[in-house]
Amino acid sequence: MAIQTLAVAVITVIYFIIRYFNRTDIPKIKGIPEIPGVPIFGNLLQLGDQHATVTGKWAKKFGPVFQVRMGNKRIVFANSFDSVRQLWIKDSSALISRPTFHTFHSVVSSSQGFTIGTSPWDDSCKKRRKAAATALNRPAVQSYMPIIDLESNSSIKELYRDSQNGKRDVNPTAYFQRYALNTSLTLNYGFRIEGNVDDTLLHEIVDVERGVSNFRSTSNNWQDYIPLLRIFPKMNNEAADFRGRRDKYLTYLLDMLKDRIAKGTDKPCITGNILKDPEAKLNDAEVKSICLTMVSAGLDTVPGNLIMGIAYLASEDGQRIQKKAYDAIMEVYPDGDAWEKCLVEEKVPYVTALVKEVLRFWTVIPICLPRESTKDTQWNGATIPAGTTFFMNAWAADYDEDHFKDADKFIPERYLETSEGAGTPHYAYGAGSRMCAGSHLANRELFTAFIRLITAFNMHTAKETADRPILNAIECNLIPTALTTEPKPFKVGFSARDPKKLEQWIAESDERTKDL
Ligand code: HEM
Repeated sequence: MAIQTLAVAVITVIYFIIRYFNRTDIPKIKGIPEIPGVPIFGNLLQLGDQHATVTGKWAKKFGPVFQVRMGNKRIVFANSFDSVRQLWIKDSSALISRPTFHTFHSVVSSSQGFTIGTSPWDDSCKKRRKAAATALNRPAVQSYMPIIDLESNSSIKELYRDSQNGKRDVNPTAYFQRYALNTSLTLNYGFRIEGNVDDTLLHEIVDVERGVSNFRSTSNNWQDYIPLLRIFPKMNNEAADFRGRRDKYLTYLLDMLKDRIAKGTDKPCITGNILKDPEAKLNDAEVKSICLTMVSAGLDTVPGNLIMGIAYLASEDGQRIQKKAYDAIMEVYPDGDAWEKCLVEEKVPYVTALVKEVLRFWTVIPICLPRESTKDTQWNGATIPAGTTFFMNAWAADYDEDHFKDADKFIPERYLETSEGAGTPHYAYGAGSRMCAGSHLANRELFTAFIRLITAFNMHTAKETADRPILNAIECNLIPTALTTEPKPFKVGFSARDPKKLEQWIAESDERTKDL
């Protein structure tokens, strides 16, 4: 009897423990399909390290919108082009906030605060987003084109030198990391890394921002969903280590700007403008948040798109696209002034379409930055309560066959036709109220770089088979659980189309940008 009583007591305690740890922040939502899972973990084990492809498959069985449980968090996943349009764009005021997560918000961000893209919606976030959006709007971006002239020229000049005119295959990654980072650093601090692609500060910022971004990933940090796991200190220690390294260069950059302002030697820049504006309504923490956003936002995304675009152009099928793009550029600029004109206008529709297709095909944030609803919202007659977390499977939506014909093929021409090109072209920049605030800048960086690369080089596959890239958007990723795709290393051949002309364009850019 005593044993029986003890057994019943133990079972009862286990039952209540499981029930306790099995609770979710939001109760099951009626009317939205729920993916069957297991106690405590919910669907984490099934999702594994392949969230985009696994949820993409579930969508075929359960419909485009369903709920999953990741530990104690209930999440509504949208996986098709139309469902994202309905929830993120038509109902954009409801999905205006961002959820907070233990690792990123409590550990990594305790010193410099949150970026704009990780901030819940409140007055401070509204002010910071407005300041960033103003500094990154179309006319503002046009005034930054001299910086893009300088940085694209520097990277292509070094690629030309290092590739020994096609004799040596080169990994293009660091050249375009410096392109994106220097553009953001100059805009934000009036400072650029002068060193070459092996520069120590460049590598430190790239490594740390990459590490920090993985703590933001929705698939990398189980302790965000299962509080019990937080008792293991390993993840917290790693996160704190990255925080310390990041504090060092952020403090160095901001102090250098303050020092230059004090001496009157600063160059015009976003943070300088805020610091010098007596009317600016941003406090120190908010200035730091803007700096953090500017340093990190374009650093993985712009290079990821550029180098995978280069990888495709250099492939067998890419030769056809390179030729088409080159002919289209020559038709508009027969006198060879595309190199300069791409700074002031965007008049080669085929290259604009190429940029959009690169953004769609590689959707480098496959599971878009998460959202939290601030009001009840509707899907198919069901009410999803305020406070629910939403994940957009941007990769699945951008590969939705109901919206994109031959979605798994790389076809820039799709954006020359109005049916697929009309409205939102893709969800690489997210959508709705918290869509990417840097998309004009990113588009100009991508367009300029592609015009210059295509006029400068014939890009071809690497001589060694082992150096050739994987082109599939999911399989090319070195770390499947990363927030932003980190392409596996590869090399490409760069042969100058006309070395004399290229050297002339480089010299002209050098001259135009010598005082920057
Ligand atoms: C190809 C390059 C880029 C891609 C693919 C990209 C993608 C994204 C995505 C997917 C989001 C989340 C949007 C959403 O929740 O709907 C985002 C947010 C954001 N991006 Fe970008 N981004 C890029 C470049 C940049 C650059 C260069 C900047 C600025 C220097 C920037 C600034 C921001 C900011 C401030 C946010 C946060 C918006 C908010 O939460 O209100 N991005 N980006």
